[in-house]
Amino acid sequence: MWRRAASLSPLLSPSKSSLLHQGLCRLTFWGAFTTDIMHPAKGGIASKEKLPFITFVLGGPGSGKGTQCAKIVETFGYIHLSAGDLLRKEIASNSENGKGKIVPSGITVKLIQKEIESSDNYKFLIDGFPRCEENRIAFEQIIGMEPNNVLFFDCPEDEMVKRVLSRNEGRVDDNIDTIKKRLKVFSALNLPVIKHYTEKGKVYKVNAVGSADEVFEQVRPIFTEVCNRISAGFEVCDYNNFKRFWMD
Ligand SMILES: Nc1ncnc2c1ncn2[C@@H]1O[C@H](COP(=O)(O)OP(=O)(O)O)[C@@H](O)[C@H]1O
Ligand SMILES: O=c1ccn([C@@H]2O[C@H](COP(=O)(O)OP(=O)(O)O)[C@@H](O)[C@H]2O)c(=O)[nH]1
Ligand SMILES: [Mg+2]
Repeated sequence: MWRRAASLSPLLSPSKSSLLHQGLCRLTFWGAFTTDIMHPAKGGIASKEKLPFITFVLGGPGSGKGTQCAKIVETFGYIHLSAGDLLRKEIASNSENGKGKIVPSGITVKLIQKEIESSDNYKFLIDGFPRCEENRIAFEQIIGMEPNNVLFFDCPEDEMVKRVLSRNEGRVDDNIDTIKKRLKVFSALNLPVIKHYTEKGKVYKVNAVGSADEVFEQVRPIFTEVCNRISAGFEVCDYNNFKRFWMD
């Protein structure tokens, strides 16, 4: 069963230099009461009809993030951004960013930002990111906001190992040695990020054991509730957040 730690209140990060700030400064007092942002400066995230509604999808390697994201896309019309896929594409394109070195957070965030800015949707699943505190902080500084919520697939290690070893996607990192390293990274670096958002009441924790359809039956009511809150106008624009953000 899934549970959410506390009520959700998407807080915009107070950092004034953020992209959103440049855009939102144009927000009129009246605009703060509506769910649609006035069309501010050209380009950038804030020039879209609405603020991006962002869900981080986290969990260990093989916990089922990609599989469940595909089902959420199909059922609820989100855009699925897999940070791992974006990085693999970079490496394949042999760009400066991907030549075998460990990509710094800022570059991963910019890959994600580019996808958000070029999409005509405003609901995004960011799959497999952030993977550490440094990732999380870079996202907040560059994008200028926190995620609206976080979906965490909780899966026992032996089940994750079994699934990754039978995942025949031709990935060079799907072997027993690398999976063990990735599991160590997950518990050392990813779990503190999940703890951070749990303390902010933003995490929906889902038991990832069971068939993909059984797991999705836990995911479905979460997104039904979230979609209801978005259409009620609460999630995309919370006046108090904007007032604090706008008046500071
Ligand atoms: N609930 C499940 N039960 C069994 N196998 C699953 C389940 N969910 C996903 N898989 C399979 O396990 C592998 C890893 O799933 P994936 O969605 O890629 O996980 P992640 O993106 O978290 O690494 C894939 O081969 C996928 O088909
Ligand atoms: O923001 C990210 C996302 C992924 N990765 C790297 O890309 C690999 C594959 O990530 P992906 O999410 O595709 O793996 P999965 O959890 O789906 O097996 C990870 O092990 C990381 O080493 C990274 O460095 N930063
Ligand atoms: Mg994946």
